[in-house]
Amino acid sequence: MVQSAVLGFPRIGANRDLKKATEAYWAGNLSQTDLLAEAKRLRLAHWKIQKDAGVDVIPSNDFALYDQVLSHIQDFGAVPERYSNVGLDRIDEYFAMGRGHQKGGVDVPSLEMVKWFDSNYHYVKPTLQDNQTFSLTSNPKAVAEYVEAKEAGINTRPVLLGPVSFLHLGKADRGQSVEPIDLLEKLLPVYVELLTKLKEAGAETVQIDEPVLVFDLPAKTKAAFKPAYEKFASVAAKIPQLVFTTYFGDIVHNLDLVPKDVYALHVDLVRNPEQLETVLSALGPKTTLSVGVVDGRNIWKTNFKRAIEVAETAVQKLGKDRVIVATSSSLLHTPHTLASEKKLDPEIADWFSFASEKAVEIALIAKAITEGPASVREALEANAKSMTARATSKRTNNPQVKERQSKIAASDYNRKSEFPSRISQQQKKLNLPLFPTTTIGSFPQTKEIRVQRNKFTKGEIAEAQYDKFIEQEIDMNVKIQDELGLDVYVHGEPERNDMVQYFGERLDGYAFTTHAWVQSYGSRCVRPPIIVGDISRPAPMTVKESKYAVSVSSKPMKGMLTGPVTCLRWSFPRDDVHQSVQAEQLALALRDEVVDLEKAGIDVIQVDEPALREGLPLRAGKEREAYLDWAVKAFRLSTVGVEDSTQIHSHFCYSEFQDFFHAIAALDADVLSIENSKSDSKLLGVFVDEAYPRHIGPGVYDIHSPRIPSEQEIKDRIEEMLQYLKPEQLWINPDCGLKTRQWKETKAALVNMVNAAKFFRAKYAK
Ligand SMILES: Nc1nc2c(c(=O)[nH]1)N[C@@H](CNc1ccc(C(=O)N[C@@H](CCC(=O)N[C@@H](CCC(=O)N[C@@H](CCC(=O)O)C(=O)O)C(=O)O)C(=O)O)cc1)CN2
Ligand code: MET
Ligand SMILES: [Zn+2]
Repeated sequence: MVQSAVLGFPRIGANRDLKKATEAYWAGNLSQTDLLAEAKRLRLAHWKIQKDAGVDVIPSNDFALYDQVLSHIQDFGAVPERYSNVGLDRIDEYFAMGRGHQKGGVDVPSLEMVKWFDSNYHYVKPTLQDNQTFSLTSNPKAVAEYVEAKEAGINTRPVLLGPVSFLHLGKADRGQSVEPIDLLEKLLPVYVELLTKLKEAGAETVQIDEPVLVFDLPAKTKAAFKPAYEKFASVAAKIPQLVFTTYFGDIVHNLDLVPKDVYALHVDLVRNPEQLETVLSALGPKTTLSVGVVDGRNIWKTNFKRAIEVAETAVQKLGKDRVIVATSSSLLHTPHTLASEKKLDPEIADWFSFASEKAVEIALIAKAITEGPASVREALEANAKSMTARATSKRTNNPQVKERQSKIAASDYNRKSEFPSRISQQQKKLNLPLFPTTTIGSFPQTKEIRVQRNKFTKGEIAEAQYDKFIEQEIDMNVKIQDELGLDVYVHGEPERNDMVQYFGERLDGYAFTTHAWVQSYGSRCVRPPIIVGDISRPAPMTVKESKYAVSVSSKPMKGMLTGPVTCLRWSFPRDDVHQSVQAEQLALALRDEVVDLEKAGIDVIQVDEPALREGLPLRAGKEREAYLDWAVKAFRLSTVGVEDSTQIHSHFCYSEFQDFFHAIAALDADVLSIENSKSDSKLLGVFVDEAYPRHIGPGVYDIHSPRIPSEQEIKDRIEEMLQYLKPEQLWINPDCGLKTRQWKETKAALVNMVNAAKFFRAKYAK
C-alpha cells in the first residue's frame, strides 16, 4: 500500500499556546514544570490530529521550545562555553543561546539567527569552535519525544537534521577559523549513538533531513555525504531505516550525492515536479520514494487530481509498496487549522487548506491510490469543484489593474537625477549632522497597544477613540526621541499589527485571517495575509498617521512603508499567477502611497525590503538573475516617483550581502540600513570593493535580544565600520525595528547608541 506521511507539524498550537507559555516563562510567570507540561500537551494534541486524519507516518522531534536546530545544538553537546559554564540549567541554557541572557550576573548575547532557506522561519546557527567536540546528552530530545508518543499509542517517525546539513548550516564562532564541515568525523559517532538509541526505543524509520542538497554545494560539503551515509550503512542493523529527506528545491544537480542504500528518499514535487522523472531513473533498486505533493509552504487546497497523477507516475515505476505520499516539506510554515477562521468569506475559505486540513488531504491521496479513486469519490469530486470555483471566480480578476500594468514605461523605473545631485538637495532640506542617528521604524508594541487594537478590532471602542489613542502613542514616541537626541525620527508604527499584514488589510485582492499564525522565530509569530486576486489600493494606507507625526515633530520624520517584494514574500502568494506579476501590482499600489506621502510633506520615506534576499532562488544561475531583475524593478517602480529632494531609505535585515550586493546597489535608494551587529564587519568590505557611493547604516546592535549593548561595544562596532566606510556616508542605527522590545531596554540601548554617535561626531568634527 501507498503510505501517507507528514514531514513536520506546526508546534505553536491552535491559539499560539506555545508562544504564550514560553513568554510567560521568560517573564517569570510560569514555572519550568508548567512550561514543559504545556509543551507535552501540545505535542500530544498534534499527534492526535494527524492520527485522526488517518496519516500513516506521523513525525516526532519536529517540536521545539524555540527552534529545532537549536535543539540539535544542545543534544549534540555543541553549546559554546559562554553558555554552558555559567551555571544555567538545561532549559535556561537553551533559551540563552536562542535569545541571550542578562540576569543573575550572567550576560551573554544570543547565537546568530538566520533565515531557514527561502522561508520566513529563522533558525539558530550552529556556532562551532576550532577544538569543537560533540557528545550526546543523556536524555536526547528525539528519544524522549519518540517514547512519549509511543506511550500515547502513536508510533512516530522521528525527524533529525542530518549531519551534513547541520554542519553546512553552521559557522565558526567569532575568532575561530574552523570550517564546520571538517568536523564531520567527530560528529558522526554522536549520530550513530542517537540513531542506535532510537532503534532501541522502537523507532523503525527516521526522517533524516538533508535539505542543503538543494543548494549548489562546495566540493567539501558534497564530499561529506559519502562517508556520512556509508558510516550509517555500516551500522544499518543497529539503527532505524533512513528516509533521506530534501525539500524547497530540486536535487537533480546533486543526485549522485544521494546515498544508494537508504530505505527511502523524499523529494519536493510541489516546488519542482519536473524532477520526478530524473529522480525515478536514478533511484536505487530497493529505495522507496517519498513524493512531496501537498504544499508545506502555502495555504492553497491541494489539487487532488494533479497530486494523484504525480504519485501514480511513481507507483507505475516502483509499485505501491515503494511509494510514500507526503507533504512537500514540514507543515511548520502553514497555520494550524482553517476551522478557526470564522470570518473568512466562505467562497474564499473553500480554496484554502491549513496544516490540519493538509494532514487529511495527504491521507486521502494515499487512500485514493491504494484503494482506488472510488474509495474517496466524494472527496475527489468536492476537491475538483473547489478547483473550478477558484479558477473561474470573479474575485481574482481586476481588469483595471492589468490595464495599468500594461502601460508601465521604462522611465517609470528611474529617479530624476543621480545620487550626488539628489543628496545635496536632500541635505539642504534636512540639515543632518555627521553620523546621523535614526531607528528602523517600530517602537515597542506594548501590551496596552495590543489591548487597544484588539478592542478596536472587536468593535468595543470607536474608530475616533482608537485614532486618538494612536496619536497619543505617536506624541509619546516623538517626545522620547526628543529626549534621546535622535536625528531622524520615526512615528513608531503603533497603528500596525505587522508590517505586512497591515498593508494586506488595506489592499484589495487580499484576504486575511484571525487565527492563521505561523512561527517566525522563537515565540514570534506572523499572520501572513493571503493574496487571492489582482492587487490595488482603494485609499491611502499610512498618510494619516505620518502626516500627524510630521505635525508634532521638530526633526525630520520618516514615512514608513513595506516594499513590494517583502509584502509578496511575507504574504501567502497566489499560485495561479507568476510572483513577478503580483510584485508589480504591489509596487504600483505602493508607488501611489509614496507619492501621497511626499505630497503630505514627508521628506524622508523608508521602504523596507528585508525579504528581498530571502526570495533569491537558492541556486545561482538564470533563475536568480530573473528574480533579481523583477524584484529590483518592483522596488524602483514603487520608490522613484518622488522629487530629488525627497530622501528614499530602505532597510534590510537577514541579508548576506556577498552574493547580493549588486542588487542592493541597483535599488538606487539614498540611504540603506542593514542588519550587521552579529556579522563580521569584514563583510562590509563589499561596499568598499564595489565602491558604494550612497549612504549606509549597518546596525550597531542586535534587537532580537533584550540585552542592552554598552556604549563601548557600540563604539567598537562603529570603529570597525569606519575601516570600510567613509564617515560622511555612515548612519548610526540598530539592526532592525524595536517592536519586540520593552521600553526600558529600548531607551537604555538608544542612549548608548546616541552617545556613541556623538563621540564620533566630535572626533571627526573639523
Ligand atoms: N511578517 C513579518 N515577518 C517578519 C518580520 C515582521 O516584522 N513581520 N520581522 C522579521 C522577524 N520576524 C518577526 C515576526 C513576528 C514578530 C512579532 O512581533 N510578532 C508578534 C505578533 C504581531 C501581531 O500581528 N500582532 C497583532 C496581534 C497581537 C495579539 O497577540 N493580540 C492578542 C490580543 C491582545 C492582547 O491581549 O495581547 C490576541 O490576538 O490574542 C497586533 O498587534 O494587533 C508576536 O509574535 O507577538 C516580530 C518579528 C522577519 N519576518
Ligand atoms: N520598519 C520595520 C520595523 O521597524 C522594519 C522591520 S524589518 C523586519 O519594524
Ligand atoms: Zn528589519
